[in-house]
Amino acid sequence: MTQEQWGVLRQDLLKTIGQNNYKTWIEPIEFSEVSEGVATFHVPTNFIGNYVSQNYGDLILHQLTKSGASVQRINFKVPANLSTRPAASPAAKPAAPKAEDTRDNDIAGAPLDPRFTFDSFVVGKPNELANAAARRVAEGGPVTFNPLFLYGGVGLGKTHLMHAIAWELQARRPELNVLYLSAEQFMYRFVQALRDRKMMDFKEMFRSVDVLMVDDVQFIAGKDSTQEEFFHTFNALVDQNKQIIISADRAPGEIKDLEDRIKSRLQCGLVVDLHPTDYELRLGILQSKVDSYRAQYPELQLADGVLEFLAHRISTNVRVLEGALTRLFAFASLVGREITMELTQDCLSDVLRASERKISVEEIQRKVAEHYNIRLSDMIGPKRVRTFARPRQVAMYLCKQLTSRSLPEIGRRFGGRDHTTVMHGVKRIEELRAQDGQMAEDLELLRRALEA
Ligand SMILES: Nc1ncnc2c1ncn2[C@@H]1O[C@H](COP(=O)(O)OP(=O)(O)OP(=O)(O)O)[C@@H](O)[C@H]1O
Repeated sequence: MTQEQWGVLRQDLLKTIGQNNYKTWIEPIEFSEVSEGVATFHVPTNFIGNYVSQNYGDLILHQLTKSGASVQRINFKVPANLSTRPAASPAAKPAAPKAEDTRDNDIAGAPLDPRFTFDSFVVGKPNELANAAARRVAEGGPVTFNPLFLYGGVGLGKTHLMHAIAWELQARRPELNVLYLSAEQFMYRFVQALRDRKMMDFKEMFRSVDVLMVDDVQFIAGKDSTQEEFFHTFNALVDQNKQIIISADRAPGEIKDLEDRIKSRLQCGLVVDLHPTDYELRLGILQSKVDSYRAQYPELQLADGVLEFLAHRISTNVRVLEGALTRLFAFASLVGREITMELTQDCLSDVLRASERKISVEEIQRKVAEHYNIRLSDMIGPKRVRTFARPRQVAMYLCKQLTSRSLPEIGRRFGGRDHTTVMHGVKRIEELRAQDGQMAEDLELLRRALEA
């Protein structure tokens, strides 16, 4: 096959998979050669190679054979001289910082997802602080807080933000040695170094980075020697004033089986939490996804109210939300129908059922009353003293967050109060949550207890 034939084939792919996918996945790959029935393509990162292979491999192979090429298999390879070439990923122009392609001769990090950039990260109240902190670090200026510790529940965008920082740093400060990897990979590298008796190399390698990013650090809890090594690496980098960015699924103090000295080290910098998404953020994410789908599915019609419905009903995590939308678009495109409320309910019945809110207003009232040590009757009753009013507002806030009840309905369940009283209560708690660490902690504890 020649480069010209590949050019024609790419155009066919563009028509089949849509401009968005094409730009993200096909544009960055280059045809190299066909040898003994194997077509080899060069890719900027292993991540892109794996993704294309899994998602478009069959399609490419099919097109190749259709165009007469004698190919039985396709292969994606990161060329050895990659570091001198910029990667062609959509928003992130530069090559992935220390991606897997450098495994043999340098520090191996994890591949970065080209979709995870600041541009594609939708900001709302629950994640605005985390986003601002991430952006500050991504500027690559003097280190002001070390480490930056990002934490939050499953699928709330920790990895997305970490990758966004790495991409941005690489674009702004290409001379920096940025290393992103998961805590699991850190452990794997450490064990390998021990086994191969290359601890000196390992130490040297990790101490030579300018920015170290470790995702899902809770993974090393309970793994004593990995923790020990992590601690030394951490200290060495902090001493050299090198930026460290860590993510975890909970706050440093709450990670069980993590040594106290590590916990306190992790708390030294800026600890920010990604709160569970609220309705507005979910809607924003859905809208931005739909915008990015437009090019891929130009013919698709989306009825009013569908996104609002999804944002309201699927509150588990962003990954589930995204998955639901992807499925909905693919399904509608397949059957060639408008995305109506009916089609949505048909297509996503399992997801909707699974995320059906099971928490009741009564449960919330009971839990909150218990937490603040007041009687249920006082929570619902008319007394307006602070001792009862604050827990009442907390309970109203949680009802708004965790149930699908409307404000008037919530008001009715709280001794027939007006919906404006509920609205005021919810707003007050939102303000307190942002200003008062104790309140934020109480809310998180209650939410977890209720969702458990
Ligand atoms: N605010 C956001 N804007 C756009 N996309 C988001 C946002 N938050 C999360 N996502 C998307 O949701 C998915 C899950 O996010 P991510 O993998 O970063 O979550 P995580 O917090 O690292 O989860 P886990 O705890 O499972 O590691 C990703 O596809 C990500 O792009």
